[in-house]
Amino acid sequence: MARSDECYSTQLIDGDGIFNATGIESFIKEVRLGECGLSYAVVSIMGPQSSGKSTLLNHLFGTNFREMDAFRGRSQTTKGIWLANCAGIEPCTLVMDLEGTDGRERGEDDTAFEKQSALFALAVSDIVLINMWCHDIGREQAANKPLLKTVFQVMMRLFSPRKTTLMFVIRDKTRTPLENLEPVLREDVQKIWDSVSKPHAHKETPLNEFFNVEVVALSSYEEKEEQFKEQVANLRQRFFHSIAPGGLAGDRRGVVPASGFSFSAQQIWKVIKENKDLDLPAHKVMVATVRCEEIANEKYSSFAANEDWCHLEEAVQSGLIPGFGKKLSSILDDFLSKYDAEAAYFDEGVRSAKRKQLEEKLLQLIQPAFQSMLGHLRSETLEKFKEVFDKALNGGEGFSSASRNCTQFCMARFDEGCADVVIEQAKWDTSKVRDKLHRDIDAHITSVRTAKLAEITAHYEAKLKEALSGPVEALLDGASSDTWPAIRKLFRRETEAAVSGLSGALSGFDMDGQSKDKMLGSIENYARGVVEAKAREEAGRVLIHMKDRFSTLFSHDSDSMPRVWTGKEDIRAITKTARSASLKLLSVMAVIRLDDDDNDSIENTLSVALVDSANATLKDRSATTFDPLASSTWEEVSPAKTLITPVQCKSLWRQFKAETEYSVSQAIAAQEANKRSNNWLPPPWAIAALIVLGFNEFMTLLRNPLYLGVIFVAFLLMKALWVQLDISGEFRNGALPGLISLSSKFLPTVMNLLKRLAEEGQVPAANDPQRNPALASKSFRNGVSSSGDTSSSASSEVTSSEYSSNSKED
Ligand SMILES: Nc1nc2c(ncn2[C@@H]2O[C@H](COP(=O)(O)OP(=O)(O)OP(=O)(O)O)[C@@H](O)[C@H]2O)c(=O)[nH]1
Repeated sequence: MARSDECYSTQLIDGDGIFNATGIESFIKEVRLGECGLSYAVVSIMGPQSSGKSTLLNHLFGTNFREMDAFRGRSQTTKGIWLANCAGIEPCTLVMDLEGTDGRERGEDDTAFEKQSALFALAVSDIVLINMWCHDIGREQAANKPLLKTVFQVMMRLFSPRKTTLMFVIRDKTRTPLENLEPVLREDVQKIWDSVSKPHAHKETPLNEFFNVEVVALSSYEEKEEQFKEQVANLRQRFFHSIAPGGLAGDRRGVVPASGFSFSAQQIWKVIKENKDLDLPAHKVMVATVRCEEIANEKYSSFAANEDWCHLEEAVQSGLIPGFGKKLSSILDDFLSKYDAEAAYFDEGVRSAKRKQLEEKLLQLIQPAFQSMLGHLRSETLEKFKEVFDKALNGGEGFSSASRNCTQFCMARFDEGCADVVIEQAKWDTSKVRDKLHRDIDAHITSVRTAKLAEITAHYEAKLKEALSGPVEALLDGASSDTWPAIRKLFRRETEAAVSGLSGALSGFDMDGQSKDKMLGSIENYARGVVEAKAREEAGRVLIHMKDRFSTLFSHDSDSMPRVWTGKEDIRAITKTARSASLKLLSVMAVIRLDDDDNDSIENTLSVALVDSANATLKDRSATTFDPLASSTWEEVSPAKTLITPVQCKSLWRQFKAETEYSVSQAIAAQEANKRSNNWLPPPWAIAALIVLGFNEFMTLLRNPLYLGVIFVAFLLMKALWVQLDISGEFRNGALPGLISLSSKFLPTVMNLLKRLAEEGQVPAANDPQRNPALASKSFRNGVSSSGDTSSSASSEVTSSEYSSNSKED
């Protein structure tokens, strides 16, 4: 590429028709043509070889095209097509110097370089200078005739030709004024136009529809150089603002933006070389498509590598970025604006389509970052919701109001965050993420609500259990006619308190009536369950309770003092009282009587069946064959409320009686022994007879000092024995009565033991408390003669557990 001062030139197409793409690229960069948009003009010159074309251009536009050396003769100088920029003319004007047209070297067919370059010049240029000798005007054999013919012919190969300015530059003008020359020239041109065969559509089309014809005449450069230069300077003025309305340039219909010039020229030359017709509008669209795409791709790549964007893309991984949407929108805007600026002069349809594509691609690139931001925003808002919701609940706000307020607050916060994240150009829908957040919040509310309700329910259940369990146990333990009314009262009071408490606690939950009633109903059922479970538990130990009660009443007097069997007590009556109290306990524990209408005659039935029938004579008993306890259900009580079935009552009673019988017999034995010990002195007549009959022996003893000594020693021994027994507290009525009492108490016991041991020896039932008094005495917890023992308890528990399982089966 040649350069002189501000002027650059390059060979656009060489003599062999090869397009110099590299050369033109660097030429365009040098002259900064890309920045010109549509503000540039292309001027080309055609004409016979060595007709001073290069000389004219160099003078007219300040270019540096090679000129023929005047001393070398008239031979071809310019090969192919050369391109240069014009220094000092506004707008930027590109000048093309074409190879001469009448050279002997070229042929005449369509592929002839002459025709191809003429067509190229017409397609690319706004102004075409036709250089011609003055003496050729009006001449039949003028050198410019074939050239003009060529121009008009190739013109037809443009589908919709642009209106180009054809400026005829008459060289070496003679003295004939231009006013005279011009009509002749125009006539010549018209004749040539008429003679050219045209397509049907343009048969009648006048010449001026395709061309602005201008004519200028210049003096000879060689002979009148000064005049030539002056005229050229004048002519130069006409090229200023050539593209303005009314300027020298044509209609510029096919003009492409300056940044597309290189590509456009290359494509046009390619089409011409392939000997195809040129559709300039389509070409314009094609150039726009390619160039806009190039610009868009370039913008996309530079956006992807943009430092600000890369920084945002990286930062978005770690969390929310304040002002994300604005920052990204501004970067996007910047790149799209750059695209707009560069593609501004290309076909609008193509430009917009490519802009849209670029925008879509850019948005596609940034969408993951946007989605990440939304994800961060969603999870951050959810966390915030959990925090404020927790705070509100802990602060005592009602559940429903807290959930409503916190949801509103957090959704508003999310919307605000969305506005900060949203990218202006994208208009992406955030409603799905919003809905997801709403769903997450709702799910959290539901789970917290479930947990809270469970917590409240558990709290009231625990309270109920504590309030009912112990008192019910105590009430059942002291079973009496008032037990179940008292339990009912307790149950009602505690249930009502729990229901009212729970109802108050639920008021903050905005529950529908049905759910609330269900929960209140379930707490009521729970309370009932606690009472029933406790009753079942106590009923499982009814035998122990019965024995406890029997023992308490049997072994203690009305002042709760341990009873001493002196012999005055009515053991039968005491036993009867203690048994009927135990029977009462059994009847109380037999069924659950939690409802007001739970009235039954179980106590009566039990009394009749178990006590009265036992007291009845054998005859009475045989008279009635019906046993009211021979049933597994109580007639007037539903099985669900049954704790001990009639048949179980019977069996329990039998066991109870058997296990308490020994205590009674022990009491009777103790009473008998006591009675005997209180009557140790012989009758008074025996004492009188003893004194009268034994008076002499008594006196003999008193008079004999040896006997007296023996008696004294015996007295001392007796006295010592007395003191010893007095210390042990066993007897306080003197040594003799003590000894007698001792013997009267121990002897029967020792005799009994010996007798029973003898029986045991015959029947091997060492572990049977019924047969083994020693064990039996142990088996009776809190019994009169011995204290409770684990084996007896175990026995009772076994019985109880057997019974319990029976109860459950019921
Ligand atoms: N008679 C005459 N000769 C001129 C004029 N201008 C230039 N010349 C001479 O014509 C010769 C050819 O000049 P160029 O400017 O090289 O002509 P060209 O048309 O560019 O030649 P090619 O590029 O080979 O077609 C030179 O010797 C010039 O001195 C002119 O106005 N009148």
